[in-house]
Amino acid sequence: MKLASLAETAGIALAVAGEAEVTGFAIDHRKVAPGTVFGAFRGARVNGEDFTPAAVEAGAVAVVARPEASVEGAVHIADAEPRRAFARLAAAFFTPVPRVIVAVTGTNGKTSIVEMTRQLWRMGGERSASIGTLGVTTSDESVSTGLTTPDIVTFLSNMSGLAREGVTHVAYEASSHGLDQFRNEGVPVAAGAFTNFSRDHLDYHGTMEAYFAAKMRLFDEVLQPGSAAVIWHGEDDSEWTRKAIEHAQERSLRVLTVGERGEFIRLLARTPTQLGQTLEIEYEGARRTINLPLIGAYQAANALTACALAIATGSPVGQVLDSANRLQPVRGRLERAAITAMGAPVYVDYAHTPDALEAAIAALRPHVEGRLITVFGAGGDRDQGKRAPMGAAAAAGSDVVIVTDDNPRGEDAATIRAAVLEGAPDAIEIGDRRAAIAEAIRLAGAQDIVLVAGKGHEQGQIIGSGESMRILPFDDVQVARECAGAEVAQ
Ligand SMILES: CC(=O)N[C@H]1[C@@H](OP(=O)(O)OP(=O)(O)OC[C@H]2O[C@@H](n3ccc(=O)[nH]c3=O)[C@H](O)[C@@H]2O)O[C@H](CO)[C@@H](O)[C@@H]1O[C@H](C)C(=O)N[C@@H](C)C(=O)N[C@H](CCC(=O)O)C(=O)O
Ligand SMILES: Nc1ncnc2c1ncn2[C@@H]1O[C@H](COP(=O)(O)OP(=O)(O)OP(=O)(O)O)[C@@H](O)[C@H]1O
Ligand SMILES: N[C@H](CCC[C@H](N)C(=O)O)C(=O)O
Ligand SMILES: [Mg+2]
Repeated sequence: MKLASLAETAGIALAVAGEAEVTGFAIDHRKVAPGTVFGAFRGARVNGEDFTPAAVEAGAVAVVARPEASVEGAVHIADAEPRRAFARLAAAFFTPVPRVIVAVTGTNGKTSIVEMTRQLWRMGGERSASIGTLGVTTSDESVSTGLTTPDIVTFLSNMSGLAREGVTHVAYEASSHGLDQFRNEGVPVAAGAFTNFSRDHLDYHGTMEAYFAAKMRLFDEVLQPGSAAVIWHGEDDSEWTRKAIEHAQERSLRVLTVGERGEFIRLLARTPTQLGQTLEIEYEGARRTINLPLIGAYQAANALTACALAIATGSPVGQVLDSANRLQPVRGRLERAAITAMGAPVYVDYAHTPDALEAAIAALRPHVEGRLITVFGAGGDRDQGKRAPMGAAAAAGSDVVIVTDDNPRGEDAATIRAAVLEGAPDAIEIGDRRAAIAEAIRLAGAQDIVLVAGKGHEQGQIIGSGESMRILPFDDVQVARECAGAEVAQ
């Protein structure tokens, strides 16, 4: 494809003829081959503009960079927001893409919702996929990508790869980092969802307002004009929910609210059952019942949001609501990993914010007859201000709290635990995560429940950073099984 025709499709004016043939796109100079368009971005660690000469040397035909950057030997596509211009240009190259694409943002619930939406579509007979923290998932396989949104080139090439395999429906997770860095956009998005908003990632965004603004790029810019904005509007009626509704209204999107205060799908009642819950809902004036085979208010919220996304993009209502009765658990989200020798269930959950811990604990509470024993830690090189509130949330809802390690990365693990313990002064401290899980299982009696939070589906413990970073294999589900098994063996 000629550079000129890509630029025209992307609506980008070129100062030169643009006769060069484009063979690919790269944001890392080490991935540049002859014919590549290189995106030179200023990053958190280094300035990508410094690698422009090396990219040109390797055969880059064009460089997307700020107007003030220096580019010699290739076409300089100058834009004050080079990441956005690059995303548009690359989107013109990576085609075709699946016919129906939806995106989900919010602090918690994104992975769950994209995965549930994929399942609902599939049960309706569509070839569907989800992209997010769990990787790229289709009905055949799940391929991990390492990050929720690795980079714009991987994102777009995954989209067109899926379309070429025959996938027609994709739900993707739009993280705040991804939205802020324009690394999950460029494709036509037919509907977007906003789940909820609470403290996380302030190390990166600085303030709650900046964090929210990053998420709102989904409604303000990424969604196609006239598309649907599905917004969770729960009992708590948070100010952020109302702000999200305003953003969607300002852009004249089709606002579809879901939840206890929702107008599109209203949640009238929720009754926990032994292995799930019954949801009474109202849709277009009629009452309906869903027997959701998953526990917890948060999973009900995610399932209903997924239903709204599927309905908003044309799936028949009856079929979607019926399929919700058969939703499969999402990996690492309130996953029942083991039953101890005493008979206590051990749940693994990905809660790594104060709000998520509260939600995971609230989900298990109705099922606890004895004590709830919570094991968790906080990640290193991440928002430090969330640590004490996480401790407080765990302490408020649990009978026993064990504070342990969760990906210390470049920080001192004991210092992280100390920050968590400020919010949970009565907690037991056991740094080694396996020992902590083993102790929780040892303490649990027949009526108790163990919650192991923070790592969910993760397969490793990240220790160190930069050159000395190591990932030690660690899987909460497997370790819980091993510890429960060891109990049985004793
Ligand atoms: C803080 C952050 O988000 N950083 C991400 C960002 O890096 P950056 O743009 O700041 O990159 P940089 O390393 O400073 O380099 C600047 C530029 O120079 C280029 N470069 C660099 C070195 C070189 O030799 N040659 C070269 O060309 C780089 O490719 C880059 O374009 O863009 C990179 C590629 O797009 C990401 O890999 C990287 O994620 C880092 C590893 C990360 O840990 N990110 C986490 C916080 C994250 O993004 N998480 C969210 C999920 C959060 C959630 O949902 O809760 C996610 O979406 O995954
Ligand atoms: N709707 C919700 N409301 C409150 N808490 C939730 C909700 N959905 C999920 N959670 C909590 O957040 C955890 C992570 O859920 P999930 O992976 O779906 O979210 P995410 O937004 O993709 O997270 P991340 O930002 O890490 O990618 C769950 O294990 C649960 O503890
Ligand atoms: N997407 C989240 C995942 C956090 C998971 C937790 N195990 C941690 O390491 O803090 C992040 O990168 O902040
Ligand atoms: Mg996620």
